[in-house]
Amino acid sequence: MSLMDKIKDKAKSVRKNIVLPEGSEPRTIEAAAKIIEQGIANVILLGNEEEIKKANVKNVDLSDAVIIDPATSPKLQEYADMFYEMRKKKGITPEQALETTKDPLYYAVLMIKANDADGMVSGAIHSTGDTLRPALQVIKTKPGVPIVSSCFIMEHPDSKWGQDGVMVFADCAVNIDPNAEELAAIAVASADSAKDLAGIADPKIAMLSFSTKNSAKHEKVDKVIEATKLAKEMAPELNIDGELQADAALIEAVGQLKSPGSKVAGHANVLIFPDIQAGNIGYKLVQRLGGAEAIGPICQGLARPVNDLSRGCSVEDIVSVVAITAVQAQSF
Ligand SMILES: CC(C)(COP(=O)(O)OP(=O)(O)OC[C@H]1O[C@@H](n2cnc3c(N)ncnc32)[C@H](O)[C@@H]1OP(=O)(O)O)[C@@H](O)C(=O)NCCC(=O)NCCS
Ligand SMILES: CC(=O)OP(=O)(O)O
Repeated sequence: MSLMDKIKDKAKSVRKNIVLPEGSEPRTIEAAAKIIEQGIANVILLGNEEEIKKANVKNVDLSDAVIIDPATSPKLQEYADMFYEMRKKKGITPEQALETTKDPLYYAVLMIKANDADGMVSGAIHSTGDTLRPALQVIKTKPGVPIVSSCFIMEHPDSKWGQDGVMVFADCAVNIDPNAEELAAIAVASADSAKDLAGIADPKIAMLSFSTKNSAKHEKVDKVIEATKLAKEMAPELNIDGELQADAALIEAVGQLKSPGSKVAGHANVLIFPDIQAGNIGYKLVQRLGGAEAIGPICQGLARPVNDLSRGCSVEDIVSVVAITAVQAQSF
């Protein structure tokens, strides 16, 4: 059974309410119908019913989806009041709060905040920034977690990589240029995602760089060295090594040559990229040239589950991310 099939089975057993704010987007409509048909989650589609019909997706049965138009919803004022209370210190007026709440992305996170939904998935037509900003403002970070970050579960057809082809890559989508403390927090959060979502029992975390163990000297290398030290202090029980080049992280012979005795080098199953440029380019190359399935970006550290999609996502990608969101919702 593939990892995604296991995650879908878990989602079916908890049957959470997942809100999809891009309700009139054709791939989202098709995914909603599949999610309902397969019993992966209950679906709330946001949008105007006429626009959803106009999207003209043939042969989909949305009779069991809840469809809500934020602009005319009886809950609009209640959510707007909640948003105003949360954001008035930032200078917004009640009128601005009402207008913002009509935006489906804000309405969706306010539904979660009000316990009217368990999680949200968006990003098929919105950028990551537009998808995550409402969640960062309304849902916020879990207590004790310094930052929200993201990871991808990468499922490669060749089982020699990671654990039976499964690896975790981070942060490829949220934090643009994390400092050493933030990079350490991303590594620790990614180890949790590896265990809880990707089924990687023994995460081996490589802190990636263009240098292995001081082979190059640069402030960008120093950041990764410092992040490795901090991550080890934050989670001494984890197997973390750095700084490592990608070949040292993945290939046993190179790893043992460049970082002799390391338990991670040559066996890494969690790759922590030094910044979003490396991470976003890296995951897309492994996906498109390497033929891996890229599931995510999955948010780590939010107080309730909200997940993004790549705008290049397929219907099946949306189904997968909804299943992951439902499984994450189980632990809140
Ligand atoms: C995620 C992102 C949009 C947040 O930045 P932003 O929109 O400029 O948001 P701001 O800095 O104005 O912050 C908005 C709120 O989110 C909080 N926030 C921002 N980043 C955060 C993080 N990583 N963790 C926790 N909170 C965060 C801020 O503290 C702020 O809270 P407040 O308004 O209650 O004070 C930004 O980091 C970003 O654009 N990342 C790259 C996304 C991207 O293009 N990815 C590539 C494709 S996947
Ligand atoms: C994760 C990501 O890169 O998203 P997009 O392709 O939508 O920019």
